[in-house]
Amino acid sequence: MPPKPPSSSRAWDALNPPLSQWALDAVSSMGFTRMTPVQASAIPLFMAHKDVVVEAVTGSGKTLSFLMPVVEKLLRLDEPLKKHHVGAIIISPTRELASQIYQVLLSLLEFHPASAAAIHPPEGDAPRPKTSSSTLKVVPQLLLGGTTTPAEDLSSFLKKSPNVLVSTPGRLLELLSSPHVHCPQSSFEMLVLDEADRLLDLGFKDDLQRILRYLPKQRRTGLFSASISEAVDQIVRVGLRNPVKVAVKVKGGGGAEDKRTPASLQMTYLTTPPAHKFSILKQILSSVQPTPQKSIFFVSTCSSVDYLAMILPIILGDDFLLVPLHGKHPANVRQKNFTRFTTATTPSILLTTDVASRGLDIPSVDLVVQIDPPSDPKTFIHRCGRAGRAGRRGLSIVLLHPGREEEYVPFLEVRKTPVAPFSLPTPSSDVDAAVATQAVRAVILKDRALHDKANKAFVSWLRSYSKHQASSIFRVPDLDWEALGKAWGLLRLPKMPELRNFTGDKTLGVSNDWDNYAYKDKQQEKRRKEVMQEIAEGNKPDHPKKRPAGEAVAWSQNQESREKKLRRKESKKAFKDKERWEQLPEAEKQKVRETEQMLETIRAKNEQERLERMANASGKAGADGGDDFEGFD
Ligand SMILES: Nc1ncnc2c1ncn2[C@@H]1O[C@H](COP(=O)(O)OP(=O)(O)OP(=O)(O)O)[C@@H](O)[C@H]1O
Repeated sequence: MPPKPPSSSRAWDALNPPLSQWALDAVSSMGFTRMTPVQASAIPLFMAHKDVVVEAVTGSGKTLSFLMPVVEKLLRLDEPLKKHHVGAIIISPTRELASQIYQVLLSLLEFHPASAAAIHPPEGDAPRPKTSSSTLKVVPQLLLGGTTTPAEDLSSFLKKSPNVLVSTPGRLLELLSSPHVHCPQSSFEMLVLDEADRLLDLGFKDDLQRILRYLPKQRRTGLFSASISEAVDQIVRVGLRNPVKVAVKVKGGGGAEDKRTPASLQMTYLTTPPAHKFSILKQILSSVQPTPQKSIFFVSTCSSVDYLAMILPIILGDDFLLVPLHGKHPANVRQKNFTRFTTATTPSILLTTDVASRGLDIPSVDLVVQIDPPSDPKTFIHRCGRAGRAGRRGLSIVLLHPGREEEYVPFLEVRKTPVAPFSLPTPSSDVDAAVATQAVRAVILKDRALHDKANKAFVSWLRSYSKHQASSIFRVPDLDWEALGKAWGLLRLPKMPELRNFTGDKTLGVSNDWDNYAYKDKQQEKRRKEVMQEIAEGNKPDHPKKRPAGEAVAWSQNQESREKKLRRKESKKAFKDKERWEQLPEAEKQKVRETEQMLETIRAKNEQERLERMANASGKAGADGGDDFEGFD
């Protein structure tokens, strides 16, 4: 490990090799008077042709630690990269994080005139700034699943010839498999894995291995994360050569051990009776002073987000804007909701899963509440680290049930992430919890669909609970079912194998007229009544999905109108595409035809490989099938 630089050597102009003048201007304009410790250690090493493995606490400036060397390196080549040759690739596990890295890169390149000119070509007749083809510049491209098609990515690559790619793994793989995209030994400089331990997890293993096959072995590789030491065994898989490890820890102070979380972040836990699981959130929000402007609430599953987005406003009132975000939202909803949260000017809460646990830099987040502790312990510091970034004050609270779950506190201590008790001015009360339950139930009783949603969320939450890696602390048999059912506002406990031996009150004290408990949606209600009728007549009702087309009225009608809408949309798009197509010169048309053909081959190949992978994996899938725990893309 290199010695920690003294703070005097953290001046940007003290770096060796030195930064270019435009880069010094950039950091000074951004208001960064000196480097953070991780930047002072990692930038010179990565620039000096070393492979690096960098671990530093959340919010400590790792992004510039790799962007600066990437950019400086490409701008110091002897000659510009050839057309369609890539010089550097940055991979991140989520779309939101890839977009953020891309935005930081763009803002850096604004200070480099040739790159800025290439990124923003003048519109119409405006004069082009004088840069020749021999001018070195950095042109980045962002690749994300969901927002563009692989064909659009390739076409934009061919048109703009970017030399840096910022991407999530899946989309990158699609682009790299095109024969038009080159990463040759002679010009490929750097590969960066941000949140590297996550990218080295099993879920990304195959994609990553396939990506590496497209890259030259002789390259510089940088791994960055706040929890990279969790992945030491896997690092070898990325083919690093004598990597230098940079580890920046936070001094515990007063003789205490070093910590793995920022000094400006207050790390706490709150022991919460299961029945108070959600009602306590109101008390937390009103006890934190000043009122948190931006908070992030983490839960374990997508269904929980969907359900809680509905019931938390009932409990919290309307002082806070609640914005849901999870990986199963369509790409446009995900983007819209994320922007709604980041741009909100009133107190707001992002209700989310682990899709938002890593890397996101929203400086004004002052409070993080982990309503459900994470299944994977290494996620803990990343979730907390959405607050208290870059020296700002932040507060993190994890909710724990009394009893065995409190063993999570010494468990965290051992992992150098100590948490102190969070104290409320007045203890949480059973009365408040009961009032919250009644208010939620009153809403659920108005529409049976909400009851279905509640059940789905509860079951998915339980499944995720049963998969905690710290399984001796989070144990399903220890759960207090009745209290939890009430906290979730359930009208009865769902049928679950875990409840087979449960002898308590499954009705949760609710007497409901289940036969007349109706769906608000008329078609759905009609279908329910048909099923009831069939049961009354002694017939076993068919599952709607298994019925012959045409019989399942509600579903098929929905389907038909969806298809109609899709056809209308497609024909509109086809009309516009045709217009554009006719205006293209023949040579361009030929290029597009070739590209389409090639994409088709790649798609078929990828699909084949995907099917093979699925066939190989199906034997191992086991209990994970059909779950809605948050994944990354
Ligand atoms: N030298 C600097 N001085 C002051 N602020 C900085 C400096 N470098 C970066 N920052 C700011 O610090 C914040 C956190 O930076 P960044 O997102 O790179 O952290 P990170 O270490 O990658 O965090 P995470 O582990 O959560 O991904 C950003 O808002 C960034 O603008």
